[in-house]
Amino acid sequence: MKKIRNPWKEPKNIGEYNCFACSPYNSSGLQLEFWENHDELITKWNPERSYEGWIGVLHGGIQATLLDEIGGWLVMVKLKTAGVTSNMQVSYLKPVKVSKGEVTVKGKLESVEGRIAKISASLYDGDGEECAKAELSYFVFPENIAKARYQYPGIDAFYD
Ligand SMILES: CCCCCCCCCCCC(=O)SCCNC(=O)CCNC(=O)[C@H](O)C(C)(C)COP(=O)(O)OP(=O)(O)OC[C@H]1O[C@@H](n2cnc3c(N)ncnc32)[C@H](O)[C@@H]1OP(=O)(O)O
Repeated sequence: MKKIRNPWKEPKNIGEYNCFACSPYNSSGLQLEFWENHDELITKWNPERSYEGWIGVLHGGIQATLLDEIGGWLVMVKLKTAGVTSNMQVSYLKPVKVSKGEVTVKGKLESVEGRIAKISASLYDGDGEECAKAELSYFVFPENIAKARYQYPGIDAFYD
């Protein structure tokens, strides 16, 4: 697995880069990191009890955030531009027990039709059981728009 570099993780961005899911500077956020394994993008995250909905169960909104974010980074790394989520459908298959520890989320590009990228993503609990899955549509911007409006730094910035 290859680690993906976070191009916005620079001291000058403290206080500016606040993505709830991926900014290392957002103390209220998930502070996700990403890895690439062939055609998949992967993140791992250790839930704490403060992210519960029902007692002992990871809140579904947090699960959706994890599934959405893998899509955002997949667009940036695999399609080499930026996009925004235009649609997502989440299937919650089994409760994610916080006590089982680190969850793993994997995303994969399924197709690109015009400006819409279709992405599938799955969330696995600490035992490796698939507990949620999502079908995501991302509206993908041309690279020049991504750079001008979304601070997309170009693909080289994601690799050491
Ligand atoms: C920094 C840390 C990061 C850290 C990394 C962060 C990863 C983030 C992952 C999180 C993912 C999210 O939560 S994303 C947030 C949730 N999703 C959203 O907010 C999306 C909200 N929905 C929308 O904005 C809209 O519905 C869209 C864009 C999806 C579709 O709108 P639409 O009406 O069908 O599309 P349309 O107007 O044709 O195009 C939209 C805009 O793109 C432009 N556009 C389209 N094609 C082109 C083109 N070829 N060349 C130039 N421009 C174009 C249009 O001019 C327009 O600009 P203009 O007229 O607008 O100027």
